[in-house]
Amino acid sequence: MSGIAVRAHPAPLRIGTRASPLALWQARHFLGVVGGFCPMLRGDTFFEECALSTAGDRILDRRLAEIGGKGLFAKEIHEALLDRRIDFAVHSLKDLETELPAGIVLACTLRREDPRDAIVLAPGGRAGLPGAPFAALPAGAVVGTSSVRRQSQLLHARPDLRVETIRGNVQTRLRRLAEEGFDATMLAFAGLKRLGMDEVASAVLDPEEIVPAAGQGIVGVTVRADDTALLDLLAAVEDPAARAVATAERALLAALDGSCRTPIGGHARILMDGALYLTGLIARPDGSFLLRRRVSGPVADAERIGRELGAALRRDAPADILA
Ligand SMILES: NCc1[nH]cc(CCC(=O)O)c1CC(=O)O
Repeated sequence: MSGIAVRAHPAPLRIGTRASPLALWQARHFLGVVGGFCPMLRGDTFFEECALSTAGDRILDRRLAEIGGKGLFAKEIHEALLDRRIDFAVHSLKDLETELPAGIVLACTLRREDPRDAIVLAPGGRAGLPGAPFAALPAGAVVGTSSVRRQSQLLHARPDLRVETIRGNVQTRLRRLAEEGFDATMLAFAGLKRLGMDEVASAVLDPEEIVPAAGQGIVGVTVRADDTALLDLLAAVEDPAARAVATAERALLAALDGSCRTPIGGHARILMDGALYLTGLIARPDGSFLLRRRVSGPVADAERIGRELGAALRRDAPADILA
């Protein structure tokens, strides 16, 4: 049914992504999911890839927080959608702002890949500190990350560590790790897995202790809000569990309304009894304050659970954090 609807769309359908290897992998993975759902949409006949360079990819010498934050990975892609240069876009959900531009909607979320953060040690590095939080990391280690969320959790647990900025896509960061004197870096395990590099991870961290970014490990697809043919198709390939956890995590993030300088984490999972269990984190970038709180409730209330946990964290965080 949806396959027929989508055939009425002018062909080929143009799929937009960032120009990174991970983004291209995710776009092809998405096409595989669509093809599995609707065999007539398999192959290249109906789709054309359009890799777009975003400000977040081009500006690599500064922290995201300094150059304007998360929207930077998606702005050019939203513009291409609204200008009809592409028909839909495949994103890492964690790089997609919670409030999308008018006329663009999150049409589907795919099944979540592993949402955890991982520690990658530089080749030939020193041994870790047994028993310590982040036990893989040696005493005084220099950790390369440009994420204030990762930085705050590292420094809170291990004040002996030093955090330095490192940017670029996953491959670039792994190369720079070896070349530039870092002892370790922290990356999304999902990205490593998708690129077939999960064996470089020395440790994978419990997401209820070291809280990942909202949406980490989930691929999200955006379309123009009035494109009913594509909305129908994408609703059919949606993973409802990924939608529920993404809704809770993104509602938490939106309620905190932090700048990208505010360390915020959110991680939801669905328990065996069907309840949604949400962990939220807010911290000061230097790790001198860190608040983590957990709540659960019915999956159908994902949005409200996220909003309320966000409001509670906001109430209990010191004023300077969300100033
Ligand atoms: N911020 C960059 C980014 N966006 C998505 C991923 C990994 C894949 C994912 O979380 O879906 C990464 C790399 C990282 O954080 O290490």
